Amino acid sequence: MPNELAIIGAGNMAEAIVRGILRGGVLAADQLVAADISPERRAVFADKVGVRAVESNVEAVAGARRVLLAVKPQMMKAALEQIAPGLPHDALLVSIAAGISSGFIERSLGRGIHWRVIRTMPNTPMLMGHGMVGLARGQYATADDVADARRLFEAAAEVIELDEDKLHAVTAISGSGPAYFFFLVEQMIKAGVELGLSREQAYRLATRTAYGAAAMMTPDTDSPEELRRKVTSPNGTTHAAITHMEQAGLPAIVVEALKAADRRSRNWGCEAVPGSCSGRLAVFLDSRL
Ligand SMILES: NC(=O)C1=CN([C@@H]2O[C@H](COP(=O)(O)OP(=O)(O)OC[C@H]3O[C@@H](n4cnc5c(N)ncnc54)[C@H](OP(=O)(O)O)[C@@H]3O)[C@@H](O)[C@H]2O)C=CC1
Ligand SMILES: O=C(O)[C@@H]1CCC=N1
Repeated sequence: MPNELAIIGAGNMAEAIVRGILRGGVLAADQLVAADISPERRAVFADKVGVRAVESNVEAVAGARRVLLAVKPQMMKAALEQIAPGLPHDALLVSIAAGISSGFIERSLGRGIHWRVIRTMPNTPMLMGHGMVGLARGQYATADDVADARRLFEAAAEVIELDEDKLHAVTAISGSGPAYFFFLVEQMIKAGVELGLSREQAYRLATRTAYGAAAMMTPDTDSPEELRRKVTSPNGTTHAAITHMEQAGLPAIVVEALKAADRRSRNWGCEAVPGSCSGRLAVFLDSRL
């Protein structure tokens, strides 16, 4: 079978994407190969996902039509150096790494080739078929490449295309976003226990409420503001809780937290890959390494 997709870094996010690809019938398992330095992750792909898993990145990209770059940002430079010599000149590169620019990937692969790169920011709800993906094209990627990359994600996610600079904001909102909701549910469980419920009761009440509330937020239903209004009786219990959150500064805290994630995405690439960006930020970060 042709090597339709080589995965470099068979971690959690790659697994979510590949499961979507297989579930949606976008590609068959024998058209994929995954490379990872971790024997445990190779075993997960081989035994649980059903995809051939190899240790060598070079072996994985041989003859590949597309390559999914799914290692952590700080491993990206090494991974690109490993695959560059044997990568087919017409392979489409699809990256999911936070903060790593398409330009850096193009330059690292080098060889005088105009590498076609699609940079994306997915999220873990792809595992459940409810992901959200931001996608941006590098300077040499074509509209066909965008459509091709979209297909890889659309079986398990909604995909929006944006300019590459907007991917930092996408990372702050939807890439990291699931963790914010999990964090809130963790605090609700703690509160339930403090209010006298058993942990099991609090867990069930908080997690099922989160699930139900999420299911109510579809494009066809009321806005989040309106949904909230319908729960909030004048001077009632919800009003008491939301008023406390507002007076304690939660709205500004959430906005500032997401701005911190955006900033981190912007400097993550520079820090993970010294020399990969220019300007004052790069000098500052390089001086700390
Ligand atoms: N997790 C998330 O919610 C999201 C993650 N992302 C991005 O996805 C990427 C992967 O994240 P995630 O799946 O969470 O990370 P994981 O650590 O789960 O997966 C990365 C995998 O790559 C392996 N690896 C490290 N170096 C190499 C190498 N040179 N060649 C091949 N494999 C290698 C790692 O092995 P070992 O552990 O032994 O180092 C690990 O198994 C990151 O760039 C992240 O920014 C994007 C959106 C959401
Ligand atoms: O925390 C991170 O850096 C990655 C990117 C988005 C979600 N996880």
